[in-house]
Amino acid sequence: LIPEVFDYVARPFRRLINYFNQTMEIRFHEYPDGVRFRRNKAYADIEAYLSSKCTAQATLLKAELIKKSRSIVYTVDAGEQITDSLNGVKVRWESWSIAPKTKCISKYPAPANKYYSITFPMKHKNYVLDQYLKHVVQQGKAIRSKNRQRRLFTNIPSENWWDYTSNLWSHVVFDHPATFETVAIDPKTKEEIMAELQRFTAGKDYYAKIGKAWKRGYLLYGPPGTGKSSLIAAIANFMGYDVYDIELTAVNDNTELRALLTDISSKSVVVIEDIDCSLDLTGQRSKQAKKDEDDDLVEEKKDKEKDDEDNKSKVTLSGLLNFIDGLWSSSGGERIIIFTTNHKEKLDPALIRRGRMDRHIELSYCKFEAFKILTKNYLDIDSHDLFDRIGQLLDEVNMTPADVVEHLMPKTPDGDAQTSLESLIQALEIAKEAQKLAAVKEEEKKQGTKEAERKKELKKRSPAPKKTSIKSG
Ligand SMILES: Nc1ncnc2c1ncn2[C@@H]1O[C@H](COP(=O)(O)OP(=O)(O)OP(=O)(O)O)[C@@H](O)[C@H]1O
Ligand SMILES: [Mg+2]
Repeated sequence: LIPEVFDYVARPFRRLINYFNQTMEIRFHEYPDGVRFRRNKAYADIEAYLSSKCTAQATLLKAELIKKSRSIVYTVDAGEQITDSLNGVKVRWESWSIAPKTKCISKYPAPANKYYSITFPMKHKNYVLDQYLKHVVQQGKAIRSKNRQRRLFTNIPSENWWDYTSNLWSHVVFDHPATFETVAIDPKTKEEIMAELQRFTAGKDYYAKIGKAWKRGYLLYGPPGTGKSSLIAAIANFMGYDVYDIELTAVNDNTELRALLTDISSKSVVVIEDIDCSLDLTGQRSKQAKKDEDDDLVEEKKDKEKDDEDNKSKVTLSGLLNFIDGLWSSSGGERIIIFTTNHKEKLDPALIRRGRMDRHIELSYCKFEAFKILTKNYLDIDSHDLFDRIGQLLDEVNMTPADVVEHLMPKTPDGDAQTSLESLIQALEIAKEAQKLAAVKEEEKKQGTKEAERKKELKKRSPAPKKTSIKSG
């Protein structure tokens, strides 16, 4: 009770002090109406903002381990003060906590009355209200979204009967360790992507200013094992977004697709992997559906086929494109959509035309630059005597980063960089031989077909023997 009395008694004094100092005070209560379930969002943002400032200033901090985000978060404990300034305007924040008023014992005791108060010179009232607080809330939001536990959603229904939260998407914790530091791609491309994404976070206002919809679309293409999925994870981690992985083959029709896409929250990366395999680009049914059909009993199918004709799996390219465009314009939320494919040339130009996908990123075989990033990550070395040889070999041989890292990982607990690199060289040399052999075979095959063609040509030219027919009469 004492803090409450103190607050009550102190109130007129504070008013007096504010009056004489020409200062103004604003309070942000955690539960503005004293109702447990209605938490003030601004309070949470301010808390996050102050926690980023507090470690340097406050003498009493509250530490908390945020679930699974693997980081300890410090907040200002009650009674502590923090000064902050923006563009020369100084403000003072204070954290307060007052015990709840209720005396009866309840199953749901009323929450402690906690609030942050900000005090600032009266003459800066407009600046603080219009700009400073906006800045605080924005920064706080960004910090909160970074700290929150992120999720990976898929549209394969959950098998857990207790997971009734959403019957469209099921989710697991998104905990992929890939970052822009760990993915080995062309450094220039990487920098460009990061700069773009940073601009993207700058937000709606910026995009409105330059007259563009607030969106980003990427097409990642390249052979298997070149880091497409890793790059997606890195982007999601960089942005602090959730990931929605759409398995198109599991979507029955455009209606279902629309339901799925409209159920995606803001701040998310929407991923459609292997777009060439999951969407039949003639605009009709998915290949998976066709394959399933072949596998099933043909007879049983036949009579059903007629009735099913109209409601068969019909995710069409145009449907997908419409929804994607709609997704951008309707919701206004921050979303990044990423398609991946192993065969860019197979894709319909409509899907990948510039403007729809902002950038096409090729992920390719491991070259020396990428290799250096991998050795830095896996072996923690920047240079080695064997690097020159490996650089040469990588120029001549196509090896995916996935295969390279296979060799970089130590095979035994006491394996060192030397052994790893030697093993890689060996593999590269074997691959080089194989590549040569394949080239020779290819050449032979070409010669063979040429020979066959020549023979065919000759055959055509020489007159065919006349057929004689005997008419019976
Ligand atoms: N560019 C890269 N940088 C770092 N690691 C990579 C890279 N490419 C591949 N790897 C490694 O290889 C593994 C497989 O890569 P990833 O799943 O990202 O390939 P992908 O391009 O998505 O392949 P797919 O087309 O088969 O889906 C990753 O777990 C990672 O360890
Ligand atoms: Mg992949």
